[in-house]
Amino acid sequence: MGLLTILRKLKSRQRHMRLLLLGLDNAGKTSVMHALLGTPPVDADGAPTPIAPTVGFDIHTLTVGGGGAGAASAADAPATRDDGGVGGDGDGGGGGDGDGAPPPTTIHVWDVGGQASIRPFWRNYFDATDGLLFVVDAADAARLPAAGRVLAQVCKEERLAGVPLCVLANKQDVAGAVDARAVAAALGLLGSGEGADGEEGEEEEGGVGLIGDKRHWMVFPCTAMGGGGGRGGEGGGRPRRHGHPGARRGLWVARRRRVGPAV
Ligand SMILES: Nc1nc2c(ncn2[C@@H]2O[C@H](COP(=O)(O)OP(=O)(O)OP(=O)(O)O)[C@@H](O)[C@H]2O)c(=O)[nH]1
Ligand SMILES: [Mg+2]
Repeated sequence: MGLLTILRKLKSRQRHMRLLLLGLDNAGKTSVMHALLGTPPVDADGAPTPIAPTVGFDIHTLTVGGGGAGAASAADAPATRDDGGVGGDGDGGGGGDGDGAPPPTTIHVWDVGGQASIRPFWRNYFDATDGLLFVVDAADAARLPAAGRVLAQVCKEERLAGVPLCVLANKQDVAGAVDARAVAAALGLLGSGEGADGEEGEEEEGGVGLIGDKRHWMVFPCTAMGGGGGRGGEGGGRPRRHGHPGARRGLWVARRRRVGPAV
C-alpha cells in the first residue's frame, strides 16, 4: 500500500483532499511534488534542471483512482514507486485497491517554502488540511533536530489537530542518509515503546505517538530525485538504474522500511 492509498483510506469518503507539504528549506518538498506529478524538471534535452527554493507557495492538483475514467492516465498521474519493484501501487490513475475501481480522488497539494523567513507564514495555509506531508533531508542529520522542533510547533496548531502526518525521509539515494527509524527518533516521534518497524504486509494504524499528540503518523524513506532510487542493498530495497533524475517518474518510497506507532 502506498502513501497516497493510505491517505485516501484515511479519508475514504472524501473525493477532494488538501495536503500540505511542509519541511525545512532544502528538504526536497518541491522535488517530492514533481515526483508525485511525474514531472521532474528537465530542459529541452531531457537533462535535469535545478529546482529553485520556493518563495511563497505553489499548488498542484493530482487525481488518483477512478479506474481511468476522468482520472489522469498512469503516465500523467502521481505515482509512488516502492521497494517491491512495483511501478506505482494502485495509486496511479488506472489503479484501484482491488475491489473495483474507487471513484477518483482529487488531491490539492500545497507546497510551501521552508526557509526560516517564510515559516511564520505557514499558518496561513493550515485551514482545511486533510493531511500533512512533512519532508526531511535524511542525508542532513545535523538538521533533523531543527526539523523536529519545527514539526512539533506545527503539530501544536489547533487547526491541524488530528490531521494525519506522513513524514518523508527524503534523499535516501545519498550515501549516509539515515533510515526511517533514525528520522523518527530525531524528530521526537518515538515515545517510550511506541515505535515499531513496519513489517511487510502488516499495516499499523496510527495512534498515540507524536510528541504527546494523538494522530496517525508514519515515516517513509523516499527518494524524490536522484538516479539510484535509494540504498537498494540495505534492507530489501532494489537498486534502480535510471540515467539521471529526469529519467525517473514517481516517488520512490521504501514502504517496507517505514516506521510508525505500534498499537
Ligand atoms: N540526491 C537527492 N537530492 C534531492 C532529492 N530531493 C531533492 N533533492 C535536491 O535537494 C535540493 C532542494 O530540493 P527542493 O525540492 O527545492 O527543496 P524544498 O524543500 O522545496 O526547498 P524550499 O523550497 O527552499 O523550502 C535540490 O537541489 C534538489 O535537487 C533526493 O531525493 N535526492
Ligand atoms: Mg520548494
